[in-house]
Amino acid sequence: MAGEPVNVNEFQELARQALPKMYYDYYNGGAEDQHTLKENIEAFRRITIRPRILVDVSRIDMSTAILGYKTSAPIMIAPTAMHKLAHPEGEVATARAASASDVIMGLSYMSTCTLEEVASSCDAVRFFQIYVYKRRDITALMVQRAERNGFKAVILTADTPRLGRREADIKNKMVAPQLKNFEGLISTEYVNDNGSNIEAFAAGTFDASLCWMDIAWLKSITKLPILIKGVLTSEDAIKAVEVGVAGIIVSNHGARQLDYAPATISVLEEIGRAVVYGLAAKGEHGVKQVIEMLKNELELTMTLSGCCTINDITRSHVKTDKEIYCRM
Ligand SMILES: Cc1cc2nc3c(=O)[nH]c(=O)nc-3n(C[C@H](O)[C@H](O)[C@H](O)COP(=O)(O)O)c2cc1C
Ligand SMILES: CCCCCCC(=O)C(=O)O
Repeated sequence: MAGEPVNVNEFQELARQALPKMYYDYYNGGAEDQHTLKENIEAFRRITIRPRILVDVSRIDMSTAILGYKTSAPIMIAPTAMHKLAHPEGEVATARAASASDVIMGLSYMSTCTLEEVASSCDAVRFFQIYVYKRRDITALMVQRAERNGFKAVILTADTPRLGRREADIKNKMVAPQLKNFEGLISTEYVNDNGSNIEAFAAGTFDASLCWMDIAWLKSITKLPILIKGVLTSEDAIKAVEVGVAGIIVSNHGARQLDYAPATISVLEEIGRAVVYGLAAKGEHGVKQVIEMLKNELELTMTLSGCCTINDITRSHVKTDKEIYCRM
């Protein structure tokens, strides 16, 4: 490649050249046939831009708020595991980038830097993503550490009762290092000779019995607002409204979990509508919530990545879909 990289595809190629194959494949791959991975890209390609002209764009402000925290654009850094496999500074460097760009960072439960290191590295607004372990005491401890260290929300990733079947990881016998957050609590260096070690680790450690009832448990161990990540259907979006979480993240986990799940962007509208109806169905209070949003916030805040709070989703649909508003 001649000169500096100018787009993400070129950065990806540099990463492919620089990283050990096992790690590149881990970052790059989707589950099974990687059908959803291709669809994630194709579905975005199918969305075209409808340009309007002769509009004053000399000063552009894309800032909005997620859970009340200001962000320079409706973009959040998604929680992704083990940044030190790619760079020695790991998640601390990512947090500094979030701070410099004035966007919110989601820190993965499976980070290679500790949450304390990330918290003390800069002033980025941070949300803490969790997996629920069979050892709930460990998960509770992690959530409490996050709360003590100034994280502003908990993101419960709900699409991973087991890790997706990632064929490259199976072939490479992908192994994780010992993650410092869990030192003295649990070993993450799971090694056997039979396929993906991280898949085996997740199967042994993640609580596959987790269900909607457990949101009450999560609420009981933290005062932080809770976001549920991995919603792909309107039914689940409505359940999320019913259990009273602060937001949902519409996501197929970068196509790394269930192959042949829909592309995230293709279900965002259906889910937005469901949330509006779900809130309305909560009765007068829900309807009032939607109307307040309409009065106060007329800007479109739905994020393109599919990451929205319930407020954001509702606002964007109230603004763009008059029919929904009238029917309420
Ligand atoms: C290398 C890699 C690691 C990831 N690790 C996590 C993780 O630890 N926790 C999590 O909730 N999601 C994880 N994800 C998923 C991302 O948070 C995010 O959902 C995905 O990259 C973007 O797809 P989406 O728009 O469908 O959400 C990971 C994704 C990648 C590519
Ligand atoms: C170290 C064990 C598993 C990490 C899983 C992280 C993740 O969510 C991913 O998509 O990969």
